[in-house]
Amino acid sequence: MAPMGIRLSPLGVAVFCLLGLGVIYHLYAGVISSRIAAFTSKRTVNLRDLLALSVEAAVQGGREVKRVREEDKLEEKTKGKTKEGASEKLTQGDLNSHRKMYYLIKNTYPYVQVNSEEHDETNNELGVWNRDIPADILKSVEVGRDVPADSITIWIDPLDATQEYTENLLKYVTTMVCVAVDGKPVIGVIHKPFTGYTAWALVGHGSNMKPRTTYNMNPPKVIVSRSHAGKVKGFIEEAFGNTTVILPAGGAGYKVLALLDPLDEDIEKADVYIHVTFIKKWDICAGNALLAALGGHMTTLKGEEIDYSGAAGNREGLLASVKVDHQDLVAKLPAWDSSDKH
Ligand SMILES: Nc1ncnc2c1ncn2[C@@H]1O[C@H](COP(=O)(O)O)[C@@H](OP(=O)(O)O)[C@H]1O
Ligand SMILES: [Mg+2]
Ligand SMILES: [Mg+2]
Ligand SMILES: [Mg+2]
Repeated sequence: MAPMGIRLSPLGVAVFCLLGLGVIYHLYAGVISSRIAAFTSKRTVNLRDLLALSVEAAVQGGREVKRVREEDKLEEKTKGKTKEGASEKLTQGDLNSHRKMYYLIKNTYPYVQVNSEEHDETNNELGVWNRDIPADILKSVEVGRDVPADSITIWIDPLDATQEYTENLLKYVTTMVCVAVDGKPVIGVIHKPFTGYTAWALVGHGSNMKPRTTYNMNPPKVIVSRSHAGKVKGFIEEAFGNTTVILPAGGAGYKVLALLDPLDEDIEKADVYIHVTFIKKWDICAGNALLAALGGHMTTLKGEEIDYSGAAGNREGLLASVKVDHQDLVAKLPAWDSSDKH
């Protein structure tokens, strides 16, 4: 009740309150934002948890990839063309898998950066991770390191080898998750939906994969892209000679598995993986993490490490190997200039 008969207008009171809040915000904005920043930067994520979640996401996405193929509901579209003019395909397998994988991770860790090859903001999935850690991970990784949430970038490829998926060449198809910390690949998961095979690694802790006992370098058997090859044949022959065996195969995930010793008999064996055209970080990060965990390397064709933060593109080519002198391989390659080739 206002004294002495003065009537307060509700609008006036509201305006007064808003002005008051504005003054308080102006005076304390710095304090408020630094408190929020302190709160978010204190968040950490455990890498063993993130490895188990990555495996679960790859498996759940893989189920969608398999189901769409079995029900023959690909609804194939094209997203555009690569710089070399190849059609970039998109199917319901890519999209359904993206929704499962992306939201499983995002619903569990909403404050972590997740970069997927595909996008679909309209159909959120409600799935949350059940926090189960598979026995083989518990056995290899006793305690996972906690890392600040804002140092993490997750790359997901909901369906690698979409081209081959549309051609029913299913052994090449994988789903992949990669976790980079400060731009370095530390967790890699490559899952094969049609055989149920899953390869995982946490750098510095372990992996369910191992390299083969021997690799031939005189000359090496080189695995390359079958649908985005560019001028890779001439490049390899210049490096290792005209008798080099070149093995064309689909999928960047598949080609990394071909360098290792997988129990899955559906995977061929190669000594080196080379790619000369443009490629994105969701295609290569998981393979890079697996190789790094096993003492191998995935670098640009100049032998430089790839930074898995920031923009998605890598236009410097790829050289992947394990158990051999990687810099020795780099030295054998012809001079590389991405600008004059692509
Ligand atoms: N020149 C290029 N431009 C864009 N993407 C490329 C590319 N070369 C390869 N890729 C992508 O890298 C993955 C492996 O390619 P490849 O089978 O030719 O080795 C595929 O991923 P997706 O199937 O996830 O799109 C493919 O689209
Ligand atoms: Mg694609
Ligand atoms: Mg891919
Ligand atoms: Mg893909």
